[in-house]
Amino acid sequence: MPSSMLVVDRVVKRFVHSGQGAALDGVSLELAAGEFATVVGSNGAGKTTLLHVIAGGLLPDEGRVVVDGHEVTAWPQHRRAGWIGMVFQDPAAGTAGSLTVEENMVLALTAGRRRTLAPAVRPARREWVVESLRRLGMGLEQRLHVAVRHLSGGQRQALALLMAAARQPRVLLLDEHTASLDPQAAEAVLELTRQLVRDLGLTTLMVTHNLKHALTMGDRTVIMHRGRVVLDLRGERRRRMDVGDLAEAFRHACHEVLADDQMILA
Ligand SMILES: Nc1ncnc2c1ncn2[C@@H]1O[C@H](COP(=O)(O)OP(=O)(O)OP(=O)(O)O)[C@@H](O)[C@H]1O
Repeated sequence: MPSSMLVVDRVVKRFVHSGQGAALDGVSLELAAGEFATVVGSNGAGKTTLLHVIAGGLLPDEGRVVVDGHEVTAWPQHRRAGWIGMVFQDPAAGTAGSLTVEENMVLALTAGRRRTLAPAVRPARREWVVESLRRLGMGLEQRLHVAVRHLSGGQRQALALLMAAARQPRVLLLDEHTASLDPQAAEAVLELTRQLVRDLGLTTLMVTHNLKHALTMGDRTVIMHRGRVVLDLRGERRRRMDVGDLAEAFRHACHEVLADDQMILA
Protein backbone atom coordinates (compact mmCIF):
# COMPACT_ATOMS: atom_id res chain seq x y z
CA MET A 1 0.00 0.00 0.00
CA PRO A 2 1.66 3.31 -1.05
CA SER A 3 2.01 5.90 1.70
CA SER A 4 -0.42 8.80 1.85
CA MET A 5 0.87 12.13 0.55
CA LEU A 6 -2.27 14.00 1.59
CA VAL A 7 -4.67 13.28 4.43
CA VAL A 8 -7.71 15.46 5.10
CA ASP A 9 -9.20 14.16 8.31
CA ARG A 10 -12.76 15.06 9.38
CA VAL A 11 -12.35 18.71 8.42
CA VAL A 12 -15.09 21.16 9.36
CA LYS A 13 -15.14 24.78 8.14
CA ARG A 14 -17.91 27.22 8.96
CA PHE A 15 -18.20 30.76 7.68
CA VAL A 16 -19.79 32.90 10.36
CA HIS A 17 -21.92 35.11 8.13
CA SER A 18 -22.67 32.67 5.32
CA GLY A 19 -26.23 32.00 6.50
CA GLN A 20 -25.67 28.40 5.31
CA GLY A 21 -24.56 25.20 6.99
CA ALA A 22 -20.87 24.36 7.31
CA ALA A 23 -18.97 24.88 4.04
CA LEU A 24 -17.05 21.70 4.94
CA ASP A 25 -18.98 19.33 7.15
CA GLY A 26 -16.58 16.58 8.17
CA VAL A 27 -14.58 16.00 4.98
CA SER A 28 -12.12 13.13 4.97
CA LEU A 29 -9.97 12.33 1.96
CA GLU A 30 -6.70 10.52 1.49
CA LEU A 31 -4.45 10.66 -1.58
CA ALA A 32 -1.56 8.27 -2.10
CA ALA A 33 1.73 9.68 -3.42
CA GLY A 34 1.34 10.30 -7.14
CA GLU A 35 -2.43 9.87 -7.10
CA PHE A 36 -4.50 12.24 -9.27
CA ALA A 37 -8.12 12.82 -8.19
CA THR A 38 -10.72 15.08 -9.75
CA VAL A 39 -13.36 16.79 -7.60
CA VAL A 40 -16.84 17.64 -8.86
CA GLY A 41 -19.91 18.85 -7.02
CA SER A 42 -22.89 21.11 -6.93
CA ASN A 43 -22.45 24.87 -6.63
CA GLY A 44 -21.41 25.81 -3.13
CA ALA A 45 -20.51 22.18 -2.30
CA GLY A 46 -17.25 23.27 -0.64
CA LYS A 47 -14.73 22.37 -3.34
CA THR A 48 -12.81 25.65 -3.35
CA THR A 49 -12.99 25.85 0.44
CA LEU A 50 -11.41 22.39 0.63
CA LEU A 51 -8.51 23.47 -1.59
CA HIS A 52 -7.93 26.60 0.51
CA VAL A 53 -7.94 24.60 3.74
CA ILE A 54 -5.28 22.30 2.22
CA ALA A 55 -3.25 25.26 0.91
CA GLY A 56 -3.45 27.09 4.25
CA GLY A 57 -5.45 30.13 3.16
CA LEU A 58 -8.25 29.03 5.47
CA LEU A 59 -7.95 27.52 8.92
CA PRO A 60 -10.41 24.68 9.59
CA ASP A 61 -12.61 24.80 12.71
CA GLU A 62 -12.11 21.10 13.27
CA GLY A 63 -10.04 18.28 11.83
CA ARG A 64 -6.53 17.88 10.49
CA VAL A 65 -4.56 18.26 7.28
CA VAL A 66 -1.47 16.10 6.93
CA VAL A 67 0.98 16.47 4.03
CA ASP A 68 3.70 13.88 3.52
CA GLY A 69 3.39 12.75 7.13
CA HIS A 70 3.57 16.27 8.61
CA GLU A 71 0.54 17.78 10.28
CA VAL A 72 0.26 21.20 8.63
CA THR A 73 -3.21 22.19 9.91
CA ALA A 74 -1.98 25.21 11.85
CA TRP A 75 0.89 26.11 9.51
CA PRO A 76 0.37 29.51 7.89
CA GLN A 77 0.07 29.54 4.12
CA HIS A 78 3.58 30.85 3.48
CA ARG A 79 5.12 28.01 5.51
CA ARG A 80 3.52 25.35 3.33
CA ALA A 81 3.80 27.30 0.06
CA GLY A 82 6.79 25.28 -1.11
CA TRP A 83 4.87 22.07 -0.49
CA ILE A 84 1.60 23.01 -2.12
CA GLY A 85 1.24 24.26 -5.70
CA MET A 86 -2.02 25.92 -6.68
CA VAL A 87 -3.45 27.07 -10.00
CA PHE A 88 -6.65 29.10 -10.07
CA GLN A 89 -9.31 29.77 -12.69
CA ASP A 90 -7.94 33.24 -13.47
CA PRO A 91 -4.74 32.99 -15.58
CA ALA A 92 -3.58 36.34 -14.16
CA ALA A 93 -3.54 34.96 -10.62
CA GLY A 94 -0.61 32.60 -11.12
CA THR A 95 1.81 34.78 -13.08
CA ALA A 96 3.35 38.25 -12.81
CA GLY A 97 2.12 40.19 -15.88
CA SER A 98 4.89 42.79 -15.95
CA LEU A 99 7.67 40.17 -15.90
CA THR A 100 8.80 38.12 -18.90
CA VAL A 101 8.09 34.42 -19.40
CA GLU A 102 11.67 33.63 -18.40
CA GLU A 103 11.59 35.88 -15.31
CA ASN A 104 8.37 34.22 -14.17
CA MET A 105 9.96 30.80 -14.55
CA VAL A 106 13.10 31.89 -12.68
CA LEU A 107 10.89 33.21 -9.88
CA ALA A 108 9.04 29.90 -9.70
CA LEU A 109 12.24 27.87 -9.66
CA THR A 110 13.99 29.97 -7.01
CA ALA A 111 11.04 30.87 -4.75
CA GLY A 112 11.58 30.00 -1.12
CA ARG A 113 15.36 29.67 -1.49
CA ARG A 114 17.76 31.84 0.40
CA ARG A 115 19.18 34.76 -1.57
CA THR A 116 22.66 33.30 -1.70
CA LEU A 117 21.20 30.38 -3.61
CA ALA A 118 18.96 32.49 -5.82
CA PRO A 119 21.06 32.42 -9.03
CA ALA A 120 21.18 28.66 -8.85
CA VAL A 121 18.52 27.79 -11.39
CA ARG A 122 20.28 24.66 -12.49
CA PRO A 123 20.80 24.40 -16.27
CA ALA A 124 18.94 21.09 -16.21
CA ARG A 125 15.86 22.76 -14.74
CA ARG A 126 16.05 25.57 -17.27
CA GLU A 127 16.27 23.04 -20.08
CA TRP A 128 13.31 21.22 -18.65
CA VAL A 129 11.35 24.47 -18.68
CA VAL A 130 12.23 25.30 -22.29
CA GLU A 131 11.48 21.73 -23.35
CA SER A 132 8.13 21.80 -21.53
CA LEU A 133 7.27 25.10 -23.22
CA ARG A 134 8.20 23.63 -26.59
CA ARG A 135 6.09 20.50 -26.05
CA LEU A 136 3.14 22.74 -25.31
CA GLY A 137 3.12 23.74 -28.98
CA MET A 138 2.14 27.35 -28.22
CA GLY A 139 5.45 28.86 -29.32
CA LEU A 140 6.20 30.09 -25.80
CA GLU A 141 9.79 28.85 -25.96
CA GLN A 142 10.38 31.56 -28.55
CA ARG A 143 8.77 34.24 -26.40
CA LEU A 144 10.93 33.90 -23.29
CA HIS A 145 11.60 37.64 -23.24
CA VAL A 146 8.01 38.78 -23.75
CA ALA A 147 6.10 40.28 -20.80
CA VAL A 148 3.49 37.79 -19.66
CA ARG A 149 0.66 40.35 -19.89
CA HIS A 150 0.98 40.14 -23.69
CA LEU A 151 0.23 36.40 -23.74
CA SER A 152 -3.20 34.89 -24.39
CA GLY A 153 -5.21 33.46 -21.48
CA GLY A 154 -4.34 29.91 -22.53
CA GLN A 155 -0.62 30.65 -22.81
CA ARG A 156 -0.66 32.41 -19.47
CA GLN A 157 -2.49 29.57 -17.77
CA ALA A 158 -0.10 27.00 -19.28
CA LEU A 159 2.76 29.05 -17.85
CA ALA A 160 1.07 29.28 -14.42
CA LEU A 161 0.68 25.50 -14.42
CA LEU A 162 4.27 24.95 -15.47
CA MET A 163 5.44 27.33 -12.73
CA ALA A 164 3.41 25.51 -10.06
CA ALA A 165 4.67 22.11 -11.24
CA ALA A 166 8.31 23.17 -11.73
CA ARG A 167 8.69 23.52 -7.99
CA GLN A 168 7.68 19.88 -7.64
CA PRO A 169 5.18 20.49 -4.86
CA ARG A 170 4.13 17.58 -2.67
CA VAL A 171 0.53 18.37 -3.56
CA LEU A 172 -0.75 20.19 -6.66
CA LEU A 173 -4.19 21.85 -6.36
CA LEU A 174 -6.05 22.91 -9.51
CA ASP A 175 -9.20 24.98 -9.06
CA GLU A 176 -11.16 24.97 -12.33
CA HIS A 177 -7.93 25.95 -14.02
CA THR A 178 -9.29 25.60 -17.57
CA ALA A 179 -12.77 27.06 -16.98
CA SER A 180 -12.02 30.50 -18.39
CA LEU A 181 -10.22 29.26 -21.53
CA ASP A 182 -11.58 28.61 -25.01
CA PRO A 183 -12.00 24.89 -25.81
CA GLN A 184 -8.75 24.58 -27.77
CA ALA A 185 -6.63 26.29 -25.10
CA ALA A 186 -8.43 24.30 -22.39
CA GLU A 187 -7.54 21.05 -24.16
CA ALA A 188 -3.87 22.10 -24.47
CA VAL A 189 -3.69 23.00 -20.77
CA LEU A 190 -5.39 19.71 -19.79
CA GLU A 191 -2.88 17.78 -21.90
CA LEU A 192 -0.05 19.67 -20.19
CA THR A 193 -1.64 18.80 -16.85
CA ARG A 194 -1.64 15.09 -17.75
CA GLN A 195 1.99 15.22 -18.86
CA LEU A 196 3.27 17.11 -15.83
CA VAL A 197 1.39 15.00 -13.31
CA ARG A 198 2.65 11.82 -14.98
CA ASP A 199 6.26 12.92 -15.60
CA LEU A 200 6.76 14.44 -12.15
CA GLY A 201 4.56 11.97 -10.25
CA LEU A 202 2.62 14.83 -8.65
CA THR A 203 -0.12 14.12 -6.11
CA THR A 204 -2.96 16.16 -7.57
CA LEU A 205 -6.46 17.34 -6.71
CA MET A 206 -8.31 19.00 -9.61
CA VAL A 207 -11.66 20.75 -9.15
CA THR A 208 -13.76 20.87 -12.29
CA HIS A 209 -17.35 21.54 -13.33
CA ASN A 210 -16.89 19.44 -16.44
CA LEU A 211 -18.11 15.87 -15.85
CA LYS A 212 -16.20 14.58 -18.88
CA HIS A 213 -12.93 15.94 -17.50
CA ALA A 214 -13.87 14.57 -14.07
CA LEU A 215 -13.81 11.09 -15.61
CA THR A 216 -11.04 11.39 -18.19
CA MET A 217 -8.47 13.18 -16.05
CA GLY A 218 -6.64 11.34 -13.28
CA ASP A 219 -7.49 8.02 -11.66
CA ARG A 220 -10.20 8.88 -9.21
CA THR A 221 -13.33 11.08 -9.03
CA VAL A 222 -14.53 12.58 -5.76
CA ILE A 223 -18.05 14.03 -5.62
CA MET A 224 -18.95 16.68 -3.06
CA HIS A 225 -22.35 18.02 -2.04
CA ARG A 226 -23.27 20.39 0.80
CA GLY A 227 -19.85 20.24 2.44
CA ARG A 228 -19.48 16.47 2.30
CA VAL A 229 -17.79 13.87 0.12
CA VAL A 230 -20.77 11.84 -1.10
CA LEU A 231 -19.02 9.55 -3.57
CA ASP A 232 -15.46 8.46 -4.27
CA LEU A 233 -15.07 6.59 -7.57
CA ARG A 234 -12.04 4.69 -8.79
CA GLY A 235 -10.89 1.46 -10.46
CA GLU A 236 -13.13 -0.61 -12.69
CA ARG A 237 -16.36 1.13 -11.66
CA ARG A 238 -14.98 4.51 -12.73
CA ARG A 239 -13.44 3.15 -15.93
CA ARG A 240 -16.80 1.76 -17.04
CA MET A 241 -18.64 5.07 -16.49
CA ASP A 242 -19.61 7.62 -19.07
CA VAL A 243 -20.79 11.15 -18.35
CA GLY A 244 -24.43 10.02 -18.12
CA ASP A 245 -23.54 7.35 -15.55
CA LEU A 246 -21.60 9.90 -13.53
CA ALA A 247 -24.53 12.36 -13.57
CA GLU A 248 -26.82 9.55 -12.42
CA ALA A 249 -24.42 8.46 -9.66
CA PHE A 250 -24.17 12.10 -8.64
CA ARG A 251 -27.95 12.51 -8.35
CA HIS A 252 -28.26 9.25 -6.47
CA ALA A 253 -25.50 10.12 -4.01
CA CYS A 254 -27.04 13.53 -3.30
CA HIS A 255 -30.40 11.94 -2.43
CA GLU A 256 -32.18 14.81 -4.14
CA VAL A 257 -33.19 16.00 -7.52
CA LEU A 258 -30.60 18.40 -8.81
CA ALA A 259 -31.27 20.68 -11.73
CA ASP A 260 -28.65 20.47 -14.45
CA ASP A 261 -27.50 24.00 -13.73
CA GLN A 262 -26.65 22.95 -10.19
CA MET A 263 -24.33 20.30 -11.56
CA ILE A 264 -23.16 22.23 -14.61
CA LEU A 265 -23.03 19.41 -17.11
CA ALA A 266 -20.50 20.21 -19.78
N1 LIG B 1 -15.36 33.81 2.44
C1 LIG B 1 -16.59 33.28 2.61
N2 LIG B 1 -17.47 33.86 3.47
C2 LIG B 1 -18.69 33.33 3.67
N3 LIG B 1 -19.13 32.21 3.05
C3 LIG B 1 -18.30 31.60 2.18
C4 LIG B 1 -16.99 32.11 1.91
N4 LIG B 1 -16.39 31.28 1.00
C5 LIG B 1 -17.28 30.33 0.72
N5 LIG B 1 -18.43 30.51 1.42
C6 LIG B 1 -19.62 29.65 1.38
O1 LIG B 1 -19.17 28.32 1.62
C7 LIG B 1 -19.88 27.41 0.78
C8 LIG B 1 -18.89 26.63 -0.06
O2 LIG B 1 -18.30 27.52 -1.00
P1 LIG B 1 -17.19 27.04 -2.05
O3 LIG B 1 -16.76 28.23 -2.82
O4 LIG B 1 -16.16 26.25 -1.37
O5 LIG B 1 -18.05 26.05 -2.98
P2 LIG B 1 -17.68 25.43 -4.39
O6 LIG B 1 -18.03 23.99 -4.33
O7 LIG B 1 -16.28 25.75 -4.77
O8 LIG B 1 -18.72 26.19 -5.33
P3 LIG B 1 -18.68 26.60 -6.87
O9 LIG B 1 -18.66 25.32 -7.65
O10 LIG B 1 -19.95 27.34 -7.04
O11 LIG B 1 -17.46 27.43 -7.10
C9 LIG B 1 -20.88 28.23 -0.02
O12 LIG B 1 -22.12 28.22 0.67
C10 LIG B 1 -20.28 29.62 0.01
O13 LIG B 1 -21.28 30.60 -0.08
